This record gives sequence, structure tokens and C-alpha cells, in this order.
Amino acid sequence: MLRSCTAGLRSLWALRGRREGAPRLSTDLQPARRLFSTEKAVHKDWALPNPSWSKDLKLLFDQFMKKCEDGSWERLPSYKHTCTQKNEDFKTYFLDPQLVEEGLSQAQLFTRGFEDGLGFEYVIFNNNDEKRTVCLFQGGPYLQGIPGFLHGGAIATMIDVALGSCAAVSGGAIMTANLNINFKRPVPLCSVVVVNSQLDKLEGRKLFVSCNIRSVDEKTLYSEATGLFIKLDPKKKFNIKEFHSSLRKAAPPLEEAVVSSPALVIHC
Ligand SMILES: CCCCCCCCCCCCCCCC(=O)SCCNC(=O)CCNC(=O)[C@H](O)C(C)(C)COP(=O)(O)OP(=O)(O)OC[C@H]1O[C@@H](n2cnc3c(N)ncnc32)[C@H](O)[C@@H]1OP(=O)(O)O
Repeated sequence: MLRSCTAGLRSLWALRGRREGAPRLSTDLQPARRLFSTEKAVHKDWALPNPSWSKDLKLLFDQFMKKCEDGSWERLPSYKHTCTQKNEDFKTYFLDPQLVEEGLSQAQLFTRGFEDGLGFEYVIFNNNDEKRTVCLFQGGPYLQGIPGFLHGGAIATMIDVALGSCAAVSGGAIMTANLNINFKRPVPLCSVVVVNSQLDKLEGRKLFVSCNIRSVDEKTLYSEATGLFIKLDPKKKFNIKEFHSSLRKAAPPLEEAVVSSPALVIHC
């Protein structure tokens, strides 16, 4: 508890420092920021310790790095910007080249879009033989839901990433088709949790995965989840232009929609 509070204070201190223009948490961060728009920053691996990582997170990281030494485990690198090859893979499915170029030049991975310590700090380790991954996750102060605890959407995001990575190791280019989450206990903000994921079944293009989120001492079960990921089929190309024009044809004009759907007016 004390450790997670310390980590929390460190993250909040980093935040306050930023607001008041005070020096940031670590001078190491300054070069990282300067590199942001350069090629080096594009290829920076974010699944590595930074000064916002708590003692618990660093300790677990070191333990898993040791397990990597005999080759049974591997650390999965994580990049803010999708590598060219992966963009090429996904371009296969999204056919409007202009949209792809415009979208991808600005794009960055949602979970890596926060400054160090404020959002998602995580690293994923994969065990290929056992078809399972372990994600070490520290959720920062920008992920708050009810005061002092992580937002359920942030937990769901992390589950999606952890399960998605577990599925992607076996399936390559995949997308989430279904996620089911049971939130059992609230996760304290800035604490470290462990997401254990495993591939349960592979059925054609369908990858069934499950996970649980536990405290570092394993005594608290925070959440359990199952997911279905679908390996993308290059023959089933998704034509976004056709999709938009079919939507325009299908949707009634706005006034008509409002008159015929009073519930829409209330909820909007
Ligand atoms: C190299 C490795 C390094 C690893 C390093 C890490 C990598 C880094 C990973 C990052 C991980 C980020 C994880 C974020 C991932 C998103 O956030 S993805 C965004 C959210 N998901 C979406 O937007 C998906 C939207 N849905 C779709 O586009 C389409 O429904 C899908 C999922 C592509 C499937 O479409 P499709 O290919 O046409 O498949 P379809 O024929 O409809 O269905 C295939 C089968 O699945 C079943 N199915 C499809 N949907 C469902 C469903 N919802 N429920 C039940 N069954 C279903 C069908 O019934 C069918 O079953 P069979 O008839 O074969 O038995």
C-alpha cells in the first residue's frame, strides 16, 4: 500500500511539476521528449523501465528479465508508432490509401500516448511454449475513475492489450471481436497489478483467450476476463469508402431520425 502510494505521489509530483513549469521527474525524460519527432523516437521501445516505475514494477520486471535468459520467456517490445511492416499488414484491410496515409501519419498507440507515469505503464512477457503472457501494469493518475481508483475503461483497455498481445503472438494480425470482463475489486490508482493471459483455444481464425488481474502478492483478484480475437482474412478486405457511402444511404435524414426516435433525443 505504502509502495503504491509512493508511486502515486511520484506520478502526481511529475504532473504538478509539469503544470507549474518545474523540472520534470527525471532529466532523462528531456532527451526523450526532444527525440519525439525524430526517427529514433519513432523506434523507441516503451516497454522498458522509466523513472515513474515503482519499486514493485521494477522488481517484477527484473524477475521476468531473468526468466528471459534461458529463452523460455521473451519481453515483447512496444512502440508508440506502428512499424512500417505492421502498417502494411493492416493497409491490406483498409483500402482507401488517402485515408490510410492521413490517419497513420498522426496515429500513435492509445496506451502509449501519455507522458511517463501518468497513464499506462506496462510491459508484456510472452511464454511461447505455454501460450501465455504476463503483463505488468501500473495505471497512473490520468486513468482515474472513482476517486483513488482506476477507471473501468482503462482496465478494459489494458485487458484488451494484454489479451490481444497473447492472441497476436499466435495469430498475427488480429482484431478483438468480443470481450467479457468481471470487475471484482477496484484497482487502486498507481498500484502495480499483474495480468495473466492465456490462449485457451484456437479454432480456425478464432482465438479464445482469458486472463485475470491480480495484485503483486496475488492475494487480491481484481478482474477476470475472456476474449475472442479474429485473425484477419486478407480475402475479406474492408473497403472504408464503400462502408461510408452505404451508411449515408442507410441513415435517414437527421430530422426524420429525431421524430421517429424520441429516445435518441433524450439520450443525446
Ligand atoms: C507478431 C506478434 C507480436 C505481438 C506483439 C503485440 C502486438 C500488439 C497487439 C496489440 C493488441 C491491441 C489490441 C487492440 C485490438 C483492438 O482494439 S481491435 C478494435 C476493436 N475491434 C473491432 O473494431 C473489430 C470490429 N469487428 C470486425 O471488424 C469484424 O467483425 C472482425 C472481428 C474482423 C471479424 O470479421 P470477419 O473477418 O469478417 O470474420 P467473420 O467471418 O464475421 O467471423 C469469423 C468467425 O468468428 C465468429 N465471430 C465473429 N465475431 C464474433 C463475435 N463478436 N462473437 C462471437 N463470434 C464471433 C463468426 O461467427 C465466425 O465463426 P465461424 O463461422 O468461423 O465459426
